[in-house]
Amino acid sequence: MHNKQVTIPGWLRWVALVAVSLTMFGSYYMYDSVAYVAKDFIELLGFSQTNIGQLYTMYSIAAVIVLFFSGVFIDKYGTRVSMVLFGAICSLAGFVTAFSDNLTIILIGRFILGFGSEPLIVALTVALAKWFKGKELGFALGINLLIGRGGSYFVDRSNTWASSIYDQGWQPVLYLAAGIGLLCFLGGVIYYFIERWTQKRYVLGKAEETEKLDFKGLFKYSPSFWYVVILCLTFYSAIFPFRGFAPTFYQDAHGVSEQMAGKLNSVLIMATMFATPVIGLLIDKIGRRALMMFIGSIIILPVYLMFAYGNMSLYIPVTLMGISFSLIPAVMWPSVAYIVEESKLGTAYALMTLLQQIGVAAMAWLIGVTNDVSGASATNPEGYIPGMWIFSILGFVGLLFSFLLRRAETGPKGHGLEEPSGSK
Ligand SMILES: C[C@H](NC(=O)[C@@H](N)CCCCN)C(=O)O
Repeated sequence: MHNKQVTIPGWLRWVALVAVSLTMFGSYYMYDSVAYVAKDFIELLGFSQTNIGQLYTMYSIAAVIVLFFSGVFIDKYGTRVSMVLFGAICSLAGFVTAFSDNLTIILIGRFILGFGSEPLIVALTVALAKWFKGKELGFALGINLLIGRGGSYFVDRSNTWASSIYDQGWQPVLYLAAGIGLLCFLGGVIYYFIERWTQKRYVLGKAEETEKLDFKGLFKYSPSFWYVVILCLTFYSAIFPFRGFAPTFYQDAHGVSEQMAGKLNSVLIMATMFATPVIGLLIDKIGRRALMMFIGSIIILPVYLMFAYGNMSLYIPVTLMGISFSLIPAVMWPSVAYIVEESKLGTAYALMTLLQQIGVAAMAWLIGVTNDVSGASATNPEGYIPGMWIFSILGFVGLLFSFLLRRAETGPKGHGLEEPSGSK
């Protein structure tokens, strides 16, 4: 077909967004699903807390490895092939994780998930850039994250809406996750046909950059970029591993039921699902990005010590964490586009995600070991306190770097982080 139309109908772009977001939903659901069988793993299969941490560490190690070449792969084979391939790897991971009670097999399942999920997220970001660049890209990415976090919310509430499956033990719960994880493949296949159909009829934009790594330019980034990257590392290392241990921690240390533990985790996610896009819109209007990251870092600082020592309702620290988990990601990821020139943006995001995953891998393992060494359990809830201190120290380092960022950005060499959108 020779005469391709230039303007893609709006509805088609939103249909593509839904297909892409289905994969994100499935991937986030599977990532968080193991947190809800962790207690069974410990009590029925004899796994240690270190092993629970390793479930997340394996995901992150695979992510670090695959991020080195996924950008080049996506460039070469295109987004639609990449979405199907990485979506299929994610879906496979769910079944590998579920089918055996052998720790090594379960860890291999988590490795496969990381190997599929993180390049899938890169591929879908590139795909959305093709459809929405020059239109509503920020909003589309916000909706995509909202739907992805919907997957986290859905799994947090699964011991309520799928209580009959939970009654049958850990394996049906993981098969349920694997079933929902099929959305990764399904969404990828739907997206494949949408993109192919569209490319025959319309001029579909080409995303300029994929997230591939080019170490040559590494040392040319400004100090502000590194402050953001360190904040990203410390922040997510204090959030993702905590969420992994949280259901067991809430039950062991605070005596809440399994359902209540899921509800507490879900409140955190629900808050972020709606606050993140709203904060994104607000920040576009008022700027003050470095200030917002600094405020987000202050808010999260006391949270883990409240969990460790406080007698207040658990909703208080959970809500504070929810505010921080909305504020920092909503501001941090778009801020990179102000600091780094467009031609290096792909590398910058890949590098940031890679270091984030190294932090998450190390911290998930460290917290598990710490919990084991200090004998954390329902009969020894104090054993969780050292882990909470480690999270707090991370929070303090994050606060320090958000302060340095704010100082740099209010000085003469600022990159416009504190200005509204469009005034850069
Ligand atoms: C945007 C950010 N996502 C990530 O950091 C992903 N690299 C890892 C997602 C892991 C599964 N929840 C976020 O979710 O805030």
